[in-house]
Amino acid sequence: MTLLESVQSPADLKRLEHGELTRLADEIRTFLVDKVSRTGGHLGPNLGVVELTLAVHRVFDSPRDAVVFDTGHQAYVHKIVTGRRDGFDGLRTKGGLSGYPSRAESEHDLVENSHASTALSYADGLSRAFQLRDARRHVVAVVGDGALTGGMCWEALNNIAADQDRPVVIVVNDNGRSYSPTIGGLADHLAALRLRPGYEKALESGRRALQQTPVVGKPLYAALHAAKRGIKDALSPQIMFEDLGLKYLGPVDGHDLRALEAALHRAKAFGGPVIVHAVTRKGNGYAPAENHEADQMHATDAMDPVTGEPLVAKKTSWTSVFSQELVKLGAEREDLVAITAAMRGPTGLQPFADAFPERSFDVGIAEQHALTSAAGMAMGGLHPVVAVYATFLNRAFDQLLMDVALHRQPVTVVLDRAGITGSDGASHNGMWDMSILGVVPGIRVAAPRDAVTLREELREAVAVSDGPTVLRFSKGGVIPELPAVERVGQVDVLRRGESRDVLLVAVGAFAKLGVAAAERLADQGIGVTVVDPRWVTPVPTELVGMAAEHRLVVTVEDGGRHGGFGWALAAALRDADVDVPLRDLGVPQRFLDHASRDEVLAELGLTAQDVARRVTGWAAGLLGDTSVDEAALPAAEDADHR
Ligand SMILES: Cc1ncc(C[n+]2csc(CCOP(=O)(O)OP(=O)(O)O)c2C)c(N)n1
Ligand SMILES: CC(=O)[C@@H](O)[C@H](O)COP(=O)(O)O
Ligand SMILES: [Mg+2]
Repeated sequence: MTLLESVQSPADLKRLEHGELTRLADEIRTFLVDKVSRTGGHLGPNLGVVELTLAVHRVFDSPRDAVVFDTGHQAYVHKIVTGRRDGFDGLRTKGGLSGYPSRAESEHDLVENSHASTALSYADGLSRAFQLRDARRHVVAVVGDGALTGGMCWEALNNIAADQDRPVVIVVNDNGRSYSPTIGGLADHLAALRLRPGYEKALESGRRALQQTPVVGKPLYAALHAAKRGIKDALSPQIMFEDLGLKYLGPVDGHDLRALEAALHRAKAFGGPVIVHAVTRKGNGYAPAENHEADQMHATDAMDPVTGEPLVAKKTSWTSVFSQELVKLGAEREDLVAITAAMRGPTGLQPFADAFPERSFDVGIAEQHALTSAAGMAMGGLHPVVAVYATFLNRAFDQLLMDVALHRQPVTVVLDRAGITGSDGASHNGMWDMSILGVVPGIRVAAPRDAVTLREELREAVAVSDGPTVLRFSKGGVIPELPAVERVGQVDVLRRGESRDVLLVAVGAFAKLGVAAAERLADQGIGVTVVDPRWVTPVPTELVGMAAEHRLVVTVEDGGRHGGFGWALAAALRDADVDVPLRDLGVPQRFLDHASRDEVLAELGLTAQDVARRVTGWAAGLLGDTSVDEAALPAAEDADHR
């Protein structure tokens, strides 16, 4: 039996000697590369926290002590040592292990939300609860240097530091990177600390030497200890944390188990808020990750475990089309600037940064700041393009509403990963953006259906000078072109119905799905006109006229039904007294378990076949004159919704 097979719980870890722990760490790294190279996942971050996670679980007593991981993408080792090693063949797959902590999987897991910079707020809350309910329980929050650039962390630190009696241990996992090197003053501060390795060791050995010196030793130590503050001022800049009221321990080598355990034992014994600054390396122990320039394999697809090369060539993505067009626009418009929240690579802004470095800004994992800073840039005469994943816009809603829209500032927000993303689980699906954007006065939201309309609508968006514009598109391979047969006003007609039974309004990438469903329905004698609104907010007025010419309106969107496009169109029809039945298809108001995008869409009935079935049923019921044998509908197609 390997050591890895012998560890089913943290208790098993505590029985191991240090030599065994070093072997176990090696076995875990081999295991991670073997498994994640098959399934894909966050290989780099997890290779970087092997020793750190082992040390936390040896010093503290999860689940009695609460262990919280910020963002949660670095919790694979935590899962391995809490009895879930056997689940890694199904990592991030339907019914398999989640790629993030999961309360349903284990009592050791607390936070499932993969949005960064929340761990310290949970730690504040948990420690307040323990203070009232069971003061012997500790809270340990593992937070990355990237996550620390998020504002919530500082709101939490302000609260944690206010109470010196709450035993909150904050383990800063400092690998110097989010995807790319972490930016900002804090990052520089941490880097400065990293550059003073062994600060604690120096103090420790000095203390020991003085205390063993007869007669003068102890008083001299006492004097020096009192002067330590001055020494710290002079010798190391962690005074920032201590000025905040947080004891600081570190920097500690985050791959040295003994050093980590010693620091964590000191932190545990301290009994108040304390930072343990662990210096780690993303991808540690696996050369293809350590040497992966862009992001040290932050998030990888299935790959060759030896070379680290992807096994499947990437299709042309929505992101790459956006990226290329933005560079062209940047050459045409000197007022155009690009803002990322620590995701320059994944959101396609790197080429723009390469071409126009002085017009490219990385604000850290700080979407709220990104939006309001963009409002400031716009007030200063620029046209910012802020690129974020759709789900992360949730965090910056108030800034978009009250800092950008209220002041009618020309900011373009580009939402990548809009719609169902799937394998990253519930908090990553871009399913809320159209619902929340629908309430923003003066905003304009576009949902391109293919590469051609993405380029077109991006240009239309940055041409708007009197308010915010938004573009939203899916994860993955882009539809090269889905041509329109006609453009009515700003609405593209993709297919004219043989009769005017149904107007099918398909939003964004679902245009292809809409056309496929219409073809199926035509075979059943149901005439379906398919249109792409292009700009979904405000609802195009042309749609009201088109609806009035049909007997049934159906909308389909890769976004939440509640407050989504379908609901907005229904309201527009009501306001115009157009009394045509409307049925809306979209993502239900549920947190969706992880699975592939196609599996989730199939589960939700958002496939061409399912849409055709639903419309058939409605047509039969509402239109009365179409008796269709649903069983006669052709078999399910390959689930290609892109
Ligand atoms: C609010 C939010 N914005 C962006 C992301 C995307 N994201 C996931 S992990 C990550 C980098 C995290 O860096 P760090 O906290 O240093 O952890 P590391 O991966 O380096 O261990 C980012 C930007 C996110 N999860 N949440
Ligand atoms: C943890 C996190 O938020 C990101 O790493 C995310 O998992 C990346 O998603 P994509 O793989 O879609 O870029
Ligand atoms: Mg980091």
